[in-house]
Amino acid sequence: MGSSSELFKVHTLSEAIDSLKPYVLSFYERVEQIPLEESLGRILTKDIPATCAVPNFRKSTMDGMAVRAADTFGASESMPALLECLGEIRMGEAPTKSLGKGEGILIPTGGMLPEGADSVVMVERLEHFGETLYGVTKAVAPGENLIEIGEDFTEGEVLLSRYTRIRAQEMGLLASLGMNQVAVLPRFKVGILSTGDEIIPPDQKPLPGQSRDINGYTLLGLALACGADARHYGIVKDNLEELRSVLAQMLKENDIVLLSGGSSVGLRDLSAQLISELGEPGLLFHGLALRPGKPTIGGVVDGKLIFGLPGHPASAMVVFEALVRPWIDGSVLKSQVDPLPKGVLSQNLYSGSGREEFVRVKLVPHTEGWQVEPVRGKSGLIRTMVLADAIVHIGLDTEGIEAGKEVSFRLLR
Ligand SMILES: Nc1nc2c(c(=O)[nH]1)N[C@H]1C(S)=C(S)[C@@H](COP(=O)(O)OP(=O)(O)OC[C@H]3O[C@@H](n4cnc5c(N)ncnc54)[C@H](O)[C@@H]3O)O[C@H]1N2
Ligand code: MOO
Repeated sequence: MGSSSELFKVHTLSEAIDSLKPYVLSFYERVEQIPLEESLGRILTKDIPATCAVPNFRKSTMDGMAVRAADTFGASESMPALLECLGEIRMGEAPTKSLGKGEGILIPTGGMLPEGADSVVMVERLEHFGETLYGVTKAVAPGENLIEIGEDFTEGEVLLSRYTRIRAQEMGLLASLGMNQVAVLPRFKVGILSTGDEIIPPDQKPLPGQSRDINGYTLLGLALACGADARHYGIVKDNLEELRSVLAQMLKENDIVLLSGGSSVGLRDLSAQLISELGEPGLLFHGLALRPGKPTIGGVVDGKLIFGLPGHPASAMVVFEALVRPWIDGSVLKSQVDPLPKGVLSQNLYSGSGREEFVRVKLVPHTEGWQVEPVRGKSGLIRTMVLADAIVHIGLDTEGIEAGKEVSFRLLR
């Protein structure tokens, strides 16, 4: 359990993530078998080896004639190579004849090449001289217009690694391996709670001093968008007893609990206190060397992750991207980060705050790629997030980035 001196020590983002990891690795040992049709966005729990070669026959990529390339060498419009046609290959069937010297067989795109053939002449380069006599008006090279056995992949190759997030193309690959059931991580259950005496539901009209709940909805949207089974539990006033009972319930029902508001030093310090009271090991950090996101808290309560995100709406979203998303999409377990797109910064970015920063940016199409324009505005303004397309990370040791420099960005999806 964190001692009081530890609680207010500011941690870096990666220290914060590392402090939580040992307690929740069992999250990633769970397995659910699901139909391939339902696997979009889910995370594989195993490496996927190729159990067969694809394709498992030599396949034509053109409508035309399967030939021996050597028979076409030197062919031209004025001097076609003459071939004897043995007939036609039917789609989906293995050829019954093999090809000898000076012979060809008509073949559809996707058809299986016969023994003896090493290439396909497309139909546009064929002339039918009558009966079984055909002319080839342009030579083909061996291997032209066909896909070799195992050209997509060969048996035994590892095609997808554990913790890969399944996109449409992975669904197609799994289908090509005949996998109609897939082993994936269960969807993370995420519970979201907004706190604060001043926060009211969106269907109420705010009195002076009150604000409608924004974070409950942004966090719900972010969690759903990264594949979680997320639920918004509503609003709790700054009342210790009420907060305790709602949090206890949420921890029972979820893998990850997100609170917003009530995380900075001061009278609203109840959630930090509660996290340690609710179970072991309790609060693991209070305060991150992050901008926005300084007052973020995090801990583990009996195997469940719990985060207190800053109340300011843009901050809550940015901290979700930096600290919460990696658990849900499994990227905390990957040693390599996925490559990020890049663009050119339109104006100087100053940092040097002694904290890592995430800057909201707009992406403007440019002659070569993207121009990255910082969105100005306080982190209490939700509209800054609506105007932003992406966030740019400025590392702890970077003082700033000059206009004209290339920067990586993470898209806000
Ligand atoms: N003296 C200091 N004051 C503050 C500091 C600091 O270091 N020293 N940090 C500031 C930063 S940075 C942030 S971020 C906020 C974080 O505050 P809390 O997380 O404790 O949140 P609240 O104080 O409850 O609220 C802050 C702000 O956000 C609004 N809010 C809260 N929840 C919602 C919601 N669900 N939907 C919409 N808006 C919400 C709330 O009304 C406040 O306006 O503290 C700074 N202060
Ligand atoms: O974390 Mo505050 O989040 O910098 O606005």
